[in-house]
Amino acid sequence: MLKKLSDKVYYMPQYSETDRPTLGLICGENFSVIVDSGNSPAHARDFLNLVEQIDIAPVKFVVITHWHWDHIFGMDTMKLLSISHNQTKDRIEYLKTLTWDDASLDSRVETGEEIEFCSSMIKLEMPTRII
Ligand SMILES: O=c1ccn([C@@H]2O[C@H](COP(=O)(O)O)[C@@H](O)[C@H]2O)c(=O)[nH]1
Repeated sequence: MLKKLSDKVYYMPQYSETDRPTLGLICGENFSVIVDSGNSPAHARDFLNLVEQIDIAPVKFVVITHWHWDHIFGMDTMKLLSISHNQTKDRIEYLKTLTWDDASLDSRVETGEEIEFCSSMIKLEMPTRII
């Protein structure tokens, strides 16, 4: 169930066990906008399923607040035009060059590029993953 903040603003609360952040929905007269795409395809689908249950103008965009994995790994699944700051876009482009299998995550934790918390949450949220 989506939580309703006002007639125009809804959200799905965060779920800390697998580091799923809050996702938002802002509903306009002509179109609606999602805020952040979720930390996995499953997270994005769960949110989209809830959005489909309410009577709102069609969702046209997803606004990405920042580049952290937990806000962007649902982007492909949402299949929406995305809006972000240029620096966020650049960072996402870099993340797309990385591999996300367990060994690659472990290696980036070892070098300090990734933090252990993110690595373990990615493994928990997406035991098998194609990102
Ligand atoms: O280096 C980092 C540090 C944190 N994260 C992720 O960000 C969240 C906390 O910040 P949010 O503003 O809620 O994204 C944390 O749970 C990590 O998943 C990161 O990706 N990289």
